[in-house]
Amino acid sequence: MIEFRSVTKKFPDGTVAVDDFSLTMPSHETTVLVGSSGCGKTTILRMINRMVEPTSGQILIDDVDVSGQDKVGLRRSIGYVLQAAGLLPHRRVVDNVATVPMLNGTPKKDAREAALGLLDKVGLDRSLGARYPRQLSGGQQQRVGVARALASDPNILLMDEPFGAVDPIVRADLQAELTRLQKELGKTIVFVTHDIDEAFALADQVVIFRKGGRIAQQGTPAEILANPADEFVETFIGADRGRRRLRVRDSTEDGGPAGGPQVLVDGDGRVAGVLDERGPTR
Ligand SMILES: Nc1ncnc2c1ncn2[C@@H]1O[C@H](COP(=O)(O)OP(=O)(O)OP(=O)(O)O)[C@@H](O)[C@H]1O
Repeated sequence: MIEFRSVTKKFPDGTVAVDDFSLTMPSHETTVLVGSSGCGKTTILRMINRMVEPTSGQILIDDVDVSGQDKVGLRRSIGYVLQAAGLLPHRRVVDNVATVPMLNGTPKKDAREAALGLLDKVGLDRSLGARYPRQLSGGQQQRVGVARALASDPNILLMDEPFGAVDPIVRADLQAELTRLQKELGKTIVFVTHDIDEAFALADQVVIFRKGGRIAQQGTPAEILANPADEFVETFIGADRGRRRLRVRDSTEDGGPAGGPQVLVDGDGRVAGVLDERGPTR
């Protein structure tokens, strides 16, 4: 798991991007950080792999402080997916995916073979491996970005607005693909987005930030939807606009046995989560 303990980041120009931030991101789960521009989400993400160093506080991965770890080794051991996919334009797709394993000493032939397998995994035809990134659509490039991040088989995947630049239909496809992959792989994913619907679609844990980088609420999608902490969260999740009239759909409505899990659905019939019998916690 990843743990932030009272982390503050003040940039040299005096900007405090993150102020006394504490959070646990559990192993094998997807934590989605969501909030308006400038609230410090990217800075938080980049402190996990030491692309940004905190001014104070600690970040631990499985109880080990990252500040004592070799930066290069740490970065290569953590997958990172960016909005623009961040692919190397002059290298073929297959070589983009194979880059990190090769840097880690995997022979080229093996790394390429594994890269082709990863293209399968993210739903791309192997023949696209021979192309250059500019010869792919935006959605395909994002899939390559995900394949590349998975190439060194990291336990942790950091994803910074990875699907922000593609159209809504492709975006929904990519979200579904990530959900499928995550079921299979069980990585610890930290995902940054502006889009609350994307957050609810992907997250085990959602962390909503208010302006200034403070946590407004954290919890499962169902907990937040059922019990928004305050007016800010209500507005942010659209509850005030009637988009989120939630109701419990009993398992028997789906033809399931009586007494199965109760599913929470919104006004459009979209599944928002499963009702926890222990009740919402904050
Ligand atoms: N290198 C830097 N020097 C000074 N200020 C910075 C630097 N990087 C980020 N900031 C500032 O820190 C704050 C948080 O930035 P950050 O990129 O973490 O926000 P964000 O929530 O990810 O925003 P967005 O959603 O727009 O990407 C912003 O006010 C930003 O201007």
